[in-house]
Amino acid sequence: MENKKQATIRLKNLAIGYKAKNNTKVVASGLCTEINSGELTCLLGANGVGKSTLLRTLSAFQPKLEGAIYIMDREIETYSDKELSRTIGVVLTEKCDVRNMTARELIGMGRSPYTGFWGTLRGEDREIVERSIALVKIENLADRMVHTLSDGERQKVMIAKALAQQTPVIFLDEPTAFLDFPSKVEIMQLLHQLTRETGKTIFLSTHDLELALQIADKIWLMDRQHGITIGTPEDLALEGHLSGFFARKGIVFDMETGLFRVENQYSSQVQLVGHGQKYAMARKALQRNGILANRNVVSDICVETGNLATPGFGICRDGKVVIEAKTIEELLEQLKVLF
Ligand SMILES: Nc1ncnc2c1ncn2[C@@H]1O[C@H](COP(=O)(O)OP(=O)(O)OP(=O)(O)O)[C@@H](O)[C@H]1O
Repeated sequence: MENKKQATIRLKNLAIGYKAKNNTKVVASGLCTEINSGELTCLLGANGVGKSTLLRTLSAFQPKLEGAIYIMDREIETYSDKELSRTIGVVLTEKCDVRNMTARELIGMGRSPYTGFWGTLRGEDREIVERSIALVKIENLADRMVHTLSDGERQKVMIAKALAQQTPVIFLDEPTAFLDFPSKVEIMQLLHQLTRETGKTIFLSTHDLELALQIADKIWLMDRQHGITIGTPEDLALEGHLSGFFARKGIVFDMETGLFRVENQYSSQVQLVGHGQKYAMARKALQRNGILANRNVVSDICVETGNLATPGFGICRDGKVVIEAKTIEELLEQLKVLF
């Protein structure tokens, strides 16, 4: 397993944006940082902050405004198109309008930087295509026509195509957009695992904050005020960058879990007694309904959750169960009457 960490991409005082005839729109400037191999790096930021612009600039799809981008210690401008296509694989989210082509054929197009004008695949190319299919575990999709695939399935095919391109660097623009939650998790875990198994540098933009915080090795937080802040999810949490970055009314950063949660407004409170999952779920339901509930609350009545081995929930007064509820739904109904 290859997993040596190296700075594959270095940015030196990079400015990105758009040059028009009379005015230049600077999207971000003064970017000085690195992206490592063997790591999954996720770029997070609000709509319009410049994630796609950054990815397009790093992919050499659009010119930088200022500064320098070094890919494997060489300035990006010194690469020929062919060299670039052997160095950077780019996966975009736009649905490709590919018809009459199987997934395997599309993945085979990832070999185009290595094949001749006609794109004829040699034995070795075919082997690489099969290996890429195996890495992404889509053997069952390989013979399907691309236009019949679901969004998640097509996303995996596009990742396999980028793998077949055999580039040390892969950029993905919002690879988890339009996917259902399990597919988002699957794609992120797949990319994370690929960084470990192949030592590639994988850099992606996403709006899936929670997932990125749980799976990414490095997070880039991009905002207009502070530019780009970089670190492991945990360092960013400890340094207060995450809570500051996503601070909105109604959202709080929970330091214990390192994740965000919806802030509840409480109108009443009740002491909660019990253990494990039943305690946790009862607390969640009560707090969602505006009732602050935990062991330390002092209240006339208390809710006894027991544990998974005990049936139902009890509402107690003076240490005696006065009302029983079979489910959390029933418990909420009963408490509504009491409060
Ligand atoms: N061709 C263009 N010419 C001028 N400005 C542009 C151009 N393309 C994008 N912009 C602007 O650059 C800024 C950054 O856009 P970009 O698409 O990079 O944001 P983003 O972070 O990827 O947003 P989203 O999360 O919505 O995809 C925005 O203000 C956008 O309007």
